[in-house]
Amino acid sequence: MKYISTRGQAPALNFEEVLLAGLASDGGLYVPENLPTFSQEEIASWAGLSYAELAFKIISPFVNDCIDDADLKQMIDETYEGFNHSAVAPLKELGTNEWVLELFHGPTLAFKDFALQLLGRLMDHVLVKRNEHLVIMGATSGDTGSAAIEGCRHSKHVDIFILHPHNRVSEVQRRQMTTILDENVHNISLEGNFDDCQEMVKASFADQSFLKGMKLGAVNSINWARIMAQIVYYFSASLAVGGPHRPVAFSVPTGNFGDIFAGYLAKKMGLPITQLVVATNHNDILHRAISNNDMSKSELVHTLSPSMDIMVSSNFERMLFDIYDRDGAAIDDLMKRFKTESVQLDASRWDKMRELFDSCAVDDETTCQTIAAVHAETGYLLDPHTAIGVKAGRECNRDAAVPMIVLATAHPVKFPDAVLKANLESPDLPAHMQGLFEREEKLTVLDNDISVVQRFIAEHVHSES
Ligand SMILES: Cc1ncc(COP(=O)(O)O)c(C=O)c1O
Ligand SMILES: N[C@@H](CCOP(=O)(O)O)C(=O)O
Repeated sequence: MKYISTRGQAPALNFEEVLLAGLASDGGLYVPENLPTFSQEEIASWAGLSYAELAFKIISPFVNDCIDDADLKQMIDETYEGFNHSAVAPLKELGTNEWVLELFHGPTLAFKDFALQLLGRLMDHVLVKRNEHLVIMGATSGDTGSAAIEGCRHSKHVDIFILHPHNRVSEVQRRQMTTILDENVHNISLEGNFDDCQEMVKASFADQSFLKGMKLGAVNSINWARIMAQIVYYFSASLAVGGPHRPVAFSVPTGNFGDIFAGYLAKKMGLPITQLVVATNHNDILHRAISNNDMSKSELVHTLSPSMDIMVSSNFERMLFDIYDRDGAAIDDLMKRFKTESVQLDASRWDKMRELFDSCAVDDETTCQTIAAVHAETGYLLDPHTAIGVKAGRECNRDAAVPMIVLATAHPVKFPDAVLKANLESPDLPAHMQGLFEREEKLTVLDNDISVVQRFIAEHVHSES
C-alpha cells in the first residue's frame, strides 16, 4: 500500500515510513493511494468477531506489506485487551433507533485510546526494527495528550513533548498528562490556544533543524495510523445493530475532523452509511463550511467542550483532497490561502461536500440542557462532547427508520464543569485514576513562541538509541 500527500509534492511512502513521518514534507497529509473495499457479504461474515479480530481484518490491508500478520495480530490483541469493557466499544440505546457508541473504555477515558494504544505499539515495533529514536511532538486540546503519553511512555525509543493550551483543558485532562513523571514525557503548557499549539507542531515538521539530525514524529491525527485505527469502530457499531444489511447513520462530535473522516472512509470501504453528521460546538467553522460554504476563521472561544475548541481542523484537508478529485496543486493553493484569508469552495465542490455531510453547531447552554434532558429521560450521563453529538443527531433531518449512532467520545468524569452546570453530580474517578488530584505534576509553562518551544525540546530530549 502506497500513501500520497494531499499537496501532491512529497514522495509516496509505504506504511512504515508514513507512520514515522507524521506530516508530509510538502506540508500535506498522507492518505492511501487506493482504499481497500469490502463486499457486503464479506462485511456480513464478520458478525460475531471480537473487536480485535475485526480490527485485524480492517487494518491489515493498510499495513501488510510492512508488518507481519502475526506481529500485527499480537499488537492489536494487546491494545484492546487493555480496555475495561469486554465489548471494547459497546453500544447503549438512548431512545428509539438512537444509540451511543461508548468509546471511553480505554485507559484515558476518551476515543483517542483506540488509535493511540495501537500507534504506540506500532511505532515501538518499527523503531526497534530500525534501531531508531523518534522525538514526538503533539498538540492537544485535552484528550490526545494523555492518550499519546499513555501509549508511548514505556517506549525507550521515543521522547514525547505534548503542547496543551494553558488553562484551557479540564483539570482532569491536565492531570492525566502532567502526573506522568517518566523521564521521556514532557508537558508544555503554552500561553496560547489549541490552534497555536497545532500550528507550532506543523511548523516544526516543516523545519526540523532544531533537532540537529534527530527525527520528528506525530501522534496527532495528521498521522495516518490514527485515522486507520479509528475506522474500525464504525464497522463494529454497524455490525452490532444489524449492518451491513441495515444501513446506519452516525453523529460525530468534531474538532480536528479526524473521527468523522474515519467514518467517511468506512463508507467508501463499503459500509452502508446513510448520513454522517458533523457536530461542532460554538467554534463552528466546519458547520459554516458545510452549511454555508464559509471557511472563515473566527476567534477561538473556550467552551464547556474544550477538546473541540479548534478552528483549523487538520483533517478537513484530507476531505478537500477527495472533493477536489485528488488535485494536490489545488489543495496546496487552497490551504495556503486559508492561512491568511477566508476561502470558499467552488460551487460544484461544495455541493459534493453537502451531499456527504450534514452539520450542526451546539452552544454551551444547549449542551448542558441536552445533558440534563437525556439524564432525566434515560438516567444516562453524557459528557459535553457526546451531548453535542446527541443534539446534532436529533436536529439534522434524520430518517427515523435508520439507527442514529452517536459517537460517545469521552467519559463525563473528565468534564465535571459541564456536568455540574447541567445540575447533575459528577461521577467518581475510576479505580485506576483514584488519587489523581493528589499526585505530583510535572509541566513547563512556555510563551507562545516557536523558538522558545523548540529550544526547550532540543534541551530536553534525553536519549538516542
Ligand atoms: C472528547 C472529544 N470529542 C471529540 C473530539 C473531536 O474529534 P476530532 O478531532 O477527531 O474531530 C475530540 C478531539 O479530537 C475529543 O477529545
Ligand atoms: N481534540 C483533540 C485535538 C487534537 O486532535 P487529534 O485527533 O488531531 O490528535 C485533543 O483532545 O487533543
